Amino acid sequence: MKILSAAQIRLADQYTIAHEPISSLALMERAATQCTQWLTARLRPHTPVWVFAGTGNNGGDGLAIARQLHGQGYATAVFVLGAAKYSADCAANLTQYEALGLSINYLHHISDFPPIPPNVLVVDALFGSGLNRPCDGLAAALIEHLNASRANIVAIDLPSGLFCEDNSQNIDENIIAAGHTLSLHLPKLALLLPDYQHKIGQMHVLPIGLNEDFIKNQHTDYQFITLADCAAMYRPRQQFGHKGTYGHALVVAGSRGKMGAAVLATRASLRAGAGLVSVLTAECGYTILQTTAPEAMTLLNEGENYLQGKIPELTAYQAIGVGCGIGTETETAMFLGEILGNYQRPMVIDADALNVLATRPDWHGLIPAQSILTPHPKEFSRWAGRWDNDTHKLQLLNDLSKKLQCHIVLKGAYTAIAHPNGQVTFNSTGNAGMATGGSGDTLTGILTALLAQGYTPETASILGVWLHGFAGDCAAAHYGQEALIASDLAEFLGEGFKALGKEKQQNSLL
Ligand SMILES: NC(=O)C1=CN([C@@H]2O[C@H](COP(=O)(O)OP(=O)(O)OC[C@H]3O[C@@H](n4cnc5c(N)ncnc54)[C@H](OP(=O)(O)O)[C@@H]3O)[C@@H](O)[C@H]2O)[C@@H](O)CC1
Ligand SMILES: [K+]
Repeated sequence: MKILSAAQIRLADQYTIAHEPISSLALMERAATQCTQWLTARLRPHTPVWVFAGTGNNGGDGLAIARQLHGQGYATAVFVLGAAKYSADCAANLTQYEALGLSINYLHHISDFPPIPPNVLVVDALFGSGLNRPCDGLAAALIEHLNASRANIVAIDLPSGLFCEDNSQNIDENIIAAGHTLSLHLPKLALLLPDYQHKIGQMHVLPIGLNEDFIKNQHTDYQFITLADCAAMYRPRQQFGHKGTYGHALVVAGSRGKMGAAVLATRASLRAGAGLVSVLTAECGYTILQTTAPEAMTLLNEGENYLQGKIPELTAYQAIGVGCGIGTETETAMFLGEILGNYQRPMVIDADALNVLATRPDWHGLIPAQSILTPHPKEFSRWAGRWDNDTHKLQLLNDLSKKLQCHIVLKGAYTAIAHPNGQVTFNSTGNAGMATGGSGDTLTGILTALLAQGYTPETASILGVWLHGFAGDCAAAHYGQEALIASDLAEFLGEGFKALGKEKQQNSLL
């Protein structure tokens, strides 16, 4: 799914109106209907709904929602920013609301703001994608007033005051803090970045029937990856496939006290479909690996507690995943350098391998092009330095990806994957339960297995991150987010592959 800019969304709106064809007022009604349906599926029957509407089409959406909710028996109240001029569709909705004999409260001064009881649901329809400057004056005061209430806030399209893309110059207090944001048709870039998560709450993308052909032809550097996107990339097992068909993955992981990382990565590689998995670990991990991952072959290393010394022959492996729990001892760093110097295919580089490499820029040239690096923000900062805000961070991510010619998976909510061609993919799966030790080791195992199976590094990075999050969502549904532990992720990977298979089959029915 594409992530378009505010300007492109406006064009998609216009194109849909002209080519469907549909009147702009009917398109607004369609958008409002989607929001109303989302709300009524969750609202308690007696919850009053107070809609705060602005002067443009976001306000028009809010007014149409209020009218529709009133029609379904909900107690609604409408408050509109007083202005000399309203957009045509907003004005039409003001008229329609009043035509039902309902009154509209116009807000001209702070003294007009109503006290907000905690039991009401506030619908924020002040500003959407048409915001053209940071909020100030009466609008900013109203936003602060709403934020200070204890009411639940549902934002239509965007939390009012938040720009679609760049918020680096925005003022935090003057942005609505919503519990839920209903993004119309497509997600917006700002909704996927951590800086403003306290303003967005949970994001939900509601389809409103914008013209898909037009969207398909728009250029954007940002994608939001969905089940349908991943199903198109997924290659089901072949009937006549054998273990050689699906590649041999090598997991280089573990040291004394961190052998769990090797176990998690290895088990994830096995569950993610590699034909064969070998694990190269320190001597002290031999029995552990043979016991916990009997399907994998364990290679011996001369290091008792951590990897060191001579590296094995690497040509047999279609992919290598290196770094989970290896530590940063000098001998291990040298061992890592040997691996990098002797392996030319794209590999997966994680955790301690990233930490070692962050301190050795002279080795960056050894990283095979198209490799996948999987830092969490702290690891990324060791490579890229500090960032001022998320816009700056995205820039640094792109710069590093281009410089190394590697795919960089910046882990977090809506994990961002920067590709060397300048594209950034945001993931749609996963949950806060996955913020637990070992979750990253599992991802490394998955990515290594996908590379071994012959997926391109770009596809492997996207599919692997999606599968990891999907498994996390299944595990959270089963155990609850707090109780989720990293070993659960591998156990639920099969659900992800099944979902991909089902989606793919549905799309290819004869
Ligand atoms: N995409 C789609 O397909 C569809 C989109 N739809 C909806 O349309 C929304 C976009 O509508 P929009 O373009 O009318 O802009 P919107 O966000 O209502 O605000 C613009 C108004 O606010 C004003 N203004 C701006 N900044 C300000 C500030 N800081 N402080 C004060 N005022 C400020 C600006 O006036 P100005 O003062 O600049 O003259 C203007 O009047 C979109 O988010 C979605 O909800 C659906 O209806 C149907 C399908
Ligand atoms: K809004």
